[in-house]
Amino acid sequence: MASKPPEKPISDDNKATDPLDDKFALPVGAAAAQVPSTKPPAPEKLVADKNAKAKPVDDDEDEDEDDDDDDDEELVVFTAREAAGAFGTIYAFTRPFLANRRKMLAFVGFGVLVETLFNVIMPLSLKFLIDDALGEEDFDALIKILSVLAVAGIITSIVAIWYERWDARLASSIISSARERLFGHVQELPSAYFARTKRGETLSRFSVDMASFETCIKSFANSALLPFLELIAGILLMFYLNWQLALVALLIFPITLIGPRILTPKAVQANYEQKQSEASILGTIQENIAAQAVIKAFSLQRRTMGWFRLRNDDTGKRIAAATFLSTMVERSVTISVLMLHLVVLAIGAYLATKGQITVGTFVTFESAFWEVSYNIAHVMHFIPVSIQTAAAVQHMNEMLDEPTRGSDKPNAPELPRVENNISFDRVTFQYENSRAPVLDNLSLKLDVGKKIAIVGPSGSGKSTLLNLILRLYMPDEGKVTIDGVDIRKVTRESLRSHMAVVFQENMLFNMSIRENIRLGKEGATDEEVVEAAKKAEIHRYIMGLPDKYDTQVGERGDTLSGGQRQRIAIARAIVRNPSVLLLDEATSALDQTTEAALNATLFKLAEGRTMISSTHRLTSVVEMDEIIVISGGQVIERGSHAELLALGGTYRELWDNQGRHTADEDDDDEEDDEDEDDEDEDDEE
Ligand SMILES: Nc1ncnc2c1ncn2[C@@H]1O[C@H](COP(=O)(O)OP(=O)(O)OP(=O)(O)O)[C@@H](O)[C@H]1O
Repeated sequence: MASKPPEKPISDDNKATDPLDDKFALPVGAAAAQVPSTKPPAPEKLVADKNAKAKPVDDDEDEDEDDDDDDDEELVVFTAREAAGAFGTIYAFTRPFLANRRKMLAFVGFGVLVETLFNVIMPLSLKFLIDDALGEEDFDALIKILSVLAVAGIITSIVAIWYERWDARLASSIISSARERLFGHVQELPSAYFARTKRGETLSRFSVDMASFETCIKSFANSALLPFLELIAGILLMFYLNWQLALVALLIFPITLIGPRILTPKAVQANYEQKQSEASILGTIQENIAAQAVIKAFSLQRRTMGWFRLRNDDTGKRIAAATFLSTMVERSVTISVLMLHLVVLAIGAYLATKGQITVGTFVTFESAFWEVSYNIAHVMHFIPVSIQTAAAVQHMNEMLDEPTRGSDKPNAPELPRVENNISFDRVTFQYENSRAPVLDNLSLKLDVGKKIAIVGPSGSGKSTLLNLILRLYMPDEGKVTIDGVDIRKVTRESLRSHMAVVFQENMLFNMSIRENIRLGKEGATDEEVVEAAKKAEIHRYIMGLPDKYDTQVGERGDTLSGGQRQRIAIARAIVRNPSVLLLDEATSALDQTTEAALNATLFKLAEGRTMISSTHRLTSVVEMDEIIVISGGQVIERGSHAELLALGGTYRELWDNQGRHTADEDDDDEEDDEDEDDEDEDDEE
């Protein structure tokens, strides 16, 4: 029939598609049932999940308790899923996407059944052709048989074209939904996940793993379901023709499963290791691309090439092992089927020569046996695909099992506009995997309407304070309150709606300047966007661009200078009209002139709001209403610039140190200027 499974290995076949049906898990599942026992990271992973939970991340304590219960459930489900094997893993992953696609599933299922039926009628017609028409020289019978075949062939071809179309739609919609599920989950992951996970690790789920899943889903109908149904139908036909011969053939058939049984666990393990290795290499590439400036500046190309080669070679070896073992699973089947066929041919021919079966029965039995062998080989061909996909699905599930941020408490109220203060009440906080708390029983009250700077030595926890105000992380002990309300108890959305943050590195998206600013407030009008840009003092620059506000900023805003990027980020923050403006080293990466200009802008914008700025550039905090100095997890000094200088403590020390650096830099600058002047003069001479 037109859509007979292709001869080449299915792993290379991107044609065709279909639903997953657990009825057909047997051959695939039998081979892949070893997945759980050989999957190395399962126990550690579960422990890791537990540890992640043990730490409250963007969630509150009550919810954490509930989550711990959920963890136990997860553990049971995970183990059961493992026991169900690789096919079970794929099916469980896919099942949610099948729920509202029953019509498509039914159409594809019907089409496959019709095709299976035709593929039984075909060999069966041989028996009647040989025994009734050709043997008896009955021309009428011959016409009848050929007519039935022609009509059945035409109908089946039409049905096949029709269901292939549904199959393609079904597969593509399942793949889209799966990708959306992954992406949706990533949106809900807490900051802690992104801090500890390499970007390449996350990306590989969308590239390598999703590609495996896609191949499996797209080839399922033609390469697994259809051959499996034809296999069953072929066996029934063999029994219909001669049950004794069928029984003999069937009894020796299990030898075809010996190879897969031995080799599949090894193939599963090798494929899992390949996936891990590919994810790690993606991480290396990702890091390398991001660090190109440093690599060039330090001439690290040779060394980075060396690191890459090491990983690439390792990945190459794992791919070779996984590919060889996977193909050996199929090869062992084809070899044993060939042996088996010789045996059946010999017995059949013997019975026919002895007159115990007709020639028509012998030929049809042979044909049915070929059909069965052919379809067994095809079902077995699908095993490497399912093995690879099961490993990919496990890899995707690892990310999907990562706990999300947790939802707000039921009926959590909205946080009203911030009126009085933001307080840290005996807050202790430690990052996952870090040795000591960053904040240790810290108490601090920040009055609204003020411009407040948070300073301190590097790593003292300045950014961490801002993260806690934003509820990106939750305190291990104590609480952060706004106007006396614990921020865990209000909705996250309302908390953040009163705040806007400008980071040191502000991600601009590859879209127009207008859209980048509008990200600060959904539905902001063009006028609001322009107003914000004016306040951020970037409007005139934008109007000088050929496409003005519609100018595309390029990937990560690469077409703009650092200062321009920051001003757009400030406009994005301002369009929210926040009552609290948080600055996390917002101007520290800029040169002193740009920094001074931006600080002047920010000071103007801070009027009527609360501005909390974490910075290590002390020149930018001199004008602040209050400066908080933190060190060793505690607030050690607070006051105005003048007060803290007079105090002669840590702030004074930091100020003096920075003053010396600045003076040195200024001297250098002056020397450079002089050198340049000399060069200019030389040039002139
Ligand atoms: N996501 C994280 N996971 C683990 N440790 C972290 C994480 N973020 C920060 N840390 C650690 O917590 C400590 C405080 O970090 P934080 O960024 O708050 O300091 P900071 O005062 O803002 O530093 P800097 O002035 O250098 O920016 C540092 O030791 C840092 O290494």
